[in-house]
Amino acid sequence: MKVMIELEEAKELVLTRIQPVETESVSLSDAYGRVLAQNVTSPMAMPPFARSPLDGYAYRAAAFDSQPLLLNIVSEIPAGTFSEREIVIGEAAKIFTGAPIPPGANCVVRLEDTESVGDEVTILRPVLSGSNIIPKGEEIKEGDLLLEQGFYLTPPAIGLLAAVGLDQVNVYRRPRVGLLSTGTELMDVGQPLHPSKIYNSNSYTLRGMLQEAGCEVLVIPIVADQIDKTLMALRRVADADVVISTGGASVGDYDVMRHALTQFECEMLFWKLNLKPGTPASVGQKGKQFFFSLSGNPAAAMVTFELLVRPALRKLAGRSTIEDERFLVKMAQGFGKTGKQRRFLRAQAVFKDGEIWADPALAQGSGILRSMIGSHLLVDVPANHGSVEPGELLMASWIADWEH
Ligand SMILES: Nc1nc2c(c(=O)[nH]1)N[C@H]1C(S)=C(S)[C@@H](COP(=O)(O)OP(=O)(O)OC[C@H]3O[C@@H](n4cnc5c(N)ncnc54)[C@H](O)[C@@H]3O)O[C@H]1N2
Ligand code: MOO
Repeated sequence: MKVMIELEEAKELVLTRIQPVETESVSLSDAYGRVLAQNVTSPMAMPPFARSPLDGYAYRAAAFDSQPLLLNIVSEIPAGTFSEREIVIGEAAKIFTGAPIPPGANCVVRLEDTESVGDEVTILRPVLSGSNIIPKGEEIKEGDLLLEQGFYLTPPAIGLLAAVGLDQVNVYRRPRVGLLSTGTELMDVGQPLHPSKIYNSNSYTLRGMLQEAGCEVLVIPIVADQIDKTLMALRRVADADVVISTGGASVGDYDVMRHALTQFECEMLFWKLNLKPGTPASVGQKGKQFFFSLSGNPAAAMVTFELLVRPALRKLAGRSTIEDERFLVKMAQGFGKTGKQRRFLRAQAVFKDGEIWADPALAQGSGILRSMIGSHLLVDVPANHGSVEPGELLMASWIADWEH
């Protein structure tokens, strides 16, 4: 087993092995937040007919139309209806936004540029042939590739599928993730705290992150720091695609996770990442199942989830975008406590003069969950970097939406 490897190597090890889950067909109303398992080509043109973008009059413009132009109103076409009555020179159809252009008409003039009395309309500002007509298929041609396999179905993507009449769509099933919080010191919320114990927060933090990532989550109640108890817990999540545990990851006598995974016949891909926070993470594989053992420290667990587990879950979920692009940020404050190890600083994103600046949280300790609140960025400080200076440019990635 490799020990103390770089994040990039760890991701490579996991991402080359983990494969997308199976697919299923869901109705469009259940498809939001799912991942497309097929390329979608359009079965129809959109709009399916040439239509009017305005309320006004459709008529047949000719090269030498008089100004103003007097026309006979021969039909009326509200949206949702059509008229087969051909419009010839000298005639007009009263037409409404979204209605099909009648045969013979080659333009639409807006209502405000007309005056009508009885069956006649005066076009005060005649328009040229072709004006104000939305052609059939302006947005989508029949057979157009609309969305590709691996696309995460956002609201406009779902809307687009509806616009071309699709009611079922093939998606990847939701990844199933088992969550284990290990630690003899842990108690669940809802009961008075015993001496030397703390409440289990990781199960709640990670459950939320997994739900946001579109996973089905099975949370196993607190597991004591004992190999036999850990093995029992691992057996309970046998049908999970991925198992994430927190705690018991380091070198202490009661840090049993790695040993339990080995006894569980996992192939251990590595132990320890050359970064902070979250150094003692390890990953194991047993058949198709992947096991991520993360630090029990609440902030460290979140950070390694972002850096290592999230890309793996995206690959598992069938997504084509495994990792988001990183970008440069300017540091709003310095940070002195860097060391030999690469460090990921959690930071608030602040806008200054149209640029994104990163304001690092004051408390960067691995156990300090509170500093994740209001932190939107992970700033990558290379190994042996020395102090981070205010105004310095460093690479960063998003961890949370603005509102959080
Ligand atoms: N001698 C050494 N000791 C430690 C090393 C080392 O290299 N040599 N590494 C340190 C680092 S770095 C980290 S990170 C931690 C990781 O330890 P574990 O992953 O084994 O985690 P635990 O010891 O089980 O827990 C750490 C900390 O977090 C609390 N915790 C655990 N689970 C939860 C939970 N579900 N909810 C809330 N809080 C939790 C736990 O009580 C501990 O305080 O090891 C260092 N030690
Ligand atoms: O790597 Mo540990 O997460 O610093 O505390």
